[in-house]
Amino acid sequence: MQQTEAAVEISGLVKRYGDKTAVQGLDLVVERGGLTAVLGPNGAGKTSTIEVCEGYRRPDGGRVRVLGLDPIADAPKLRPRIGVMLQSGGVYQAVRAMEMLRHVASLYANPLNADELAERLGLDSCGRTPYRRLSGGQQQRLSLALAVVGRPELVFLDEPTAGLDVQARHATWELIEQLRGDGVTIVLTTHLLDEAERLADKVAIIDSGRVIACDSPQRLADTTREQDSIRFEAPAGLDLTALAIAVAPAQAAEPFPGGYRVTGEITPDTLAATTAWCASLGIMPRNLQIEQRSLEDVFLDLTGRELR
Ligand SMILES: Nc1ncnc2c1ncn2[C@@H]1O[C@H](COP(=O)(O)OP(=O)(O)OP(=O)(O)O)[C@@H](O)[C@H]1O
Repeated sequence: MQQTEAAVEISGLVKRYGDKTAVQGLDLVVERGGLTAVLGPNGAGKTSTIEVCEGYRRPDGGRVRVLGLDPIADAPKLRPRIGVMLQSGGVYQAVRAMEMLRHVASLYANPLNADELAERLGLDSCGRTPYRRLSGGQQQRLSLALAVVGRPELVFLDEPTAGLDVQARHATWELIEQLRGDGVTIVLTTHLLDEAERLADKVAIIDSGRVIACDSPQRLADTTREQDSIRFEAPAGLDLTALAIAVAPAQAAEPFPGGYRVTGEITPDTLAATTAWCASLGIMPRNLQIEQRSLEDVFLDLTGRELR
């Protein structure tokens, strides 16, 4: 059967809790394959949106289709095809880690090898430990393993690396990259921009219950390319007008004595003009740096807020 529909199609989604409207007319399409990172400040509506897609919450308005199906009405058909990693819970407290993983694997037709998966995620040493006695990071890695062991077509991961140590975070990233390489569609919420920059093919930025930007990390950063800058240090009080003429159409400034900044669309010619101007004065610029806009700058521009 050819599958042409998008992995996730959300249009005009509304989700309310009492008087509070957490999601207000949210539109998002996630194509099949690749990883979409959903970013947004606290309380933006990310988890509410994802939980509607997972069938855990009923929408108050709008339309949501996951693999072409209604997450609530078609749950029996959808559940075997998607993997869900919740921020917490969803696991029986007294069951040993490996028993749980092998049990869940046995429910699927073509599961991953549970022992290999546990080893990859560093869970092999705590396989006999009941869930409630696992550390927070181990519980999180087990939740990830449970979400992916059935070889789902689509996985929802809610902050999969929050609170993990560096080693566990890298193991998690490698597993996610492998899943993506295997053609699994991944939707991931995160507060970590480096995670989004490293993993995402597409980033959806959500603020106040709406998607305010959605594109590849590179294209999002490029939309504000005119804000890139070259910074360098040189003797204070050089002729800024001459520097501005040399680097035009970029602008030149000396925000503090001896600290120079060329701002605008920074091209190879702008850089060459800057260093040629220094050379014409017989000056060696110190600490010369090209600063490109990161996803973090874009996020700050769009939402006016830091991620946390
Ligand atoms: N069960 C609930 N009852 C009442 N209000 C809720 C409930 N769940 C979420 N909210 C509120 O809805 C808004 C959106 O919450 P949501 O958890 O979807 O945001 P989020 O973007 O995932 O936030 P975070 O980054 O903090 O996880 C918040 O103001 C939150 O307080």
